[in-house]
Amino acid sequence: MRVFKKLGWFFKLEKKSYLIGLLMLGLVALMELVPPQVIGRVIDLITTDTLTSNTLILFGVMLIIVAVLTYIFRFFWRIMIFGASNRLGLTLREQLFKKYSSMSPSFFGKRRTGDLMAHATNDINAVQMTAGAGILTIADSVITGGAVLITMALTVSPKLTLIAMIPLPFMVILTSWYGTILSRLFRVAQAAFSSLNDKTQESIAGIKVTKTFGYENEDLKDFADLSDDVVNKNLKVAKVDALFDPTITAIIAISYFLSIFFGARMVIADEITLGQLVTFTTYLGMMVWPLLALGWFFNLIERGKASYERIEDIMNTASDIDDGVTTDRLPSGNITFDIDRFAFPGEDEVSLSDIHFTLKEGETLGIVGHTGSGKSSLIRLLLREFDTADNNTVRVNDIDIKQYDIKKLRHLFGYVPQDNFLFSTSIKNNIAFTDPDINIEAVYRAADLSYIHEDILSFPEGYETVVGERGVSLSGGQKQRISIARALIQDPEILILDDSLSAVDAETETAILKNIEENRSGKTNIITAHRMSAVRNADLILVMENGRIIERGTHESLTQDQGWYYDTFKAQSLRQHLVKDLDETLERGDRNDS
Ligand SMILES: Nc1ncnc2c1ncn2[C@@H]1O[C@H](COP(=O)(O)OP(=O)(O)OP(=O)(O)O)[C@@H](O)[C@H]1O
Repeated sequence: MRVFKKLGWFFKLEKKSYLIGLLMLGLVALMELVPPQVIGRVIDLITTDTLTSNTLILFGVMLIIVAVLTYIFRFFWRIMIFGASNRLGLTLREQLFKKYSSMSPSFFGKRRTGDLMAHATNDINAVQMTAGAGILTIADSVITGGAVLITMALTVSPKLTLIAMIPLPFMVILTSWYGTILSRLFRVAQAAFSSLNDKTQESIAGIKVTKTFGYENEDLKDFADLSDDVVNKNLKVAKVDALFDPTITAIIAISYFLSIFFGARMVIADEITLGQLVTFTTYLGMMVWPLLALGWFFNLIERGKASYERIEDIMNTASDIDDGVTTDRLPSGNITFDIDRFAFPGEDEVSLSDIHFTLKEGETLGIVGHTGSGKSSLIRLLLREFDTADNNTVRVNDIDIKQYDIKKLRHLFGYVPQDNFLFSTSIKNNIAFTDPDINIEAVYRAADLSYIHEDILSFPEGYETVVGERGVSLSGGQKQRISIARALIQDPEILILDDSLSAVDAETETAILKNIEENRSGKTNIITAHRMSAVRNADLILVMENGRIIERGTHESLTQDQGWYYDTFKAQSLRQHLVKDLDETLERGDRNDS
């Protein structure tokens, strides 16, 4: 019953629908009381030889009216109660999706995608069933069951009613016991389903890698194992589930036996008529559904409780990012980092230390360094994917970024992440993601600036070409450049390219960077890269190692310092020249041959 208390907010919201639905259910229960009375009366009239055709027609008309009214009332309770439970499903889905959208990336790092999907499907369905079929079953047990019992007692015999009801308490005890076991088993089964969901999602997303390594059979086996696990756990649920019906049927059979045994004796003793005994046993037959419904009710609320608790667990998870707005000022492109130390949540190891620098609006920052040196971590702090602890601040426009409205802050950035992601829609929609109504010329321009316009025009459907999930039909460099176009189209105050030019050749990189330089005057840019050429023109270059800044300056000053930056730049330039020379030599050779 606790799940009903938890869903109290929804029942209040849908009070009218539930009240009308319950009223209709009550009327159906009343209508159903009429036929057994008619049957009993007809039998008594036959046994006393007093049945006339007029009375028979009257009873017939009465039964037809009852049938029509039952039809109407049934239709309306379904609309009211199941309609409301569907709205609960809708509301919960919306709340859950809103919650997912508000969570920080670290939440999605910790939770499995399949699990999150299972909450939005299976768990919500189970809760929806509780608010629909759950209400129906308890109302039917109480209203129909109660009405039948009272009628049996009032119109036939209170004594016989009591005798027939002797086995009922056993049924209640047994079904609620099954319900408790079921709740535990159902929770385990739902968790297994989440794992299977997760595996399916991961296997489909990683199918290319699996195939490349020839690991299909192993993947299939993993899947089959998880699938077996889900089946086994659901079988355990089904076994307990299967106990409900036989228990209830056995209890009803005992009730029938008691009623006929004692009822027949009462007919012989002239305490009740034969017609009344038939009415009584017909009513007893009508008790089967309310009792089954009671068993089903325990089953449903246990499932609903398990699922609602899983949903609540998500809803009660606080975001790592506290959106406590304390300033009305709009952020701009001035950035200051003052970080003594930063460790990722739950990690002991410090990932960034002594990061202190200022970048003025309109300047370009270049960040270079070995893989794992902390370049992306620094950017993730600026984007507020993670927050710094006290005394460590990232400031924009001289105000701690924690004080800005997080949406306004994030609108400041045009961010191209390292693992760029394209939606399964047209290239045009991918580029115009932040403003779907933007005119097509702006889309062309952004594509032109990121050197992808010509490539797009060469596709059969041009800008309307639909890219598959994660842009499977495009090359890595094409995906990167579409992602850059998506960031550039916003003309953001701060453009962030996190290793976003790694898949394009050196000449295209130079061309894109030149376009950015020429078209973004007065705006801030942050570029992280492994190729020093990508940051060569930056106003400030930071060289990182093990989460620290080990060198800083401009290309000229760092070249003079002759440290890591200088050595790497020299080595990369030399390699580039050698490759170019080799290409030219091969080309000349080809020409001479022909
Ligand atoms: N969410 C996280 N939780 C814990 N540690 C993390 C997390 N994200 C990154 N790290 C760690 O922080 C360190 C710096 O990683 P980061 O991604 O910033 O490096 P990077 O310089 O951008 O590397 P690359 O050039 O390969 O992209 C790494 O040791 C990484 O394992």
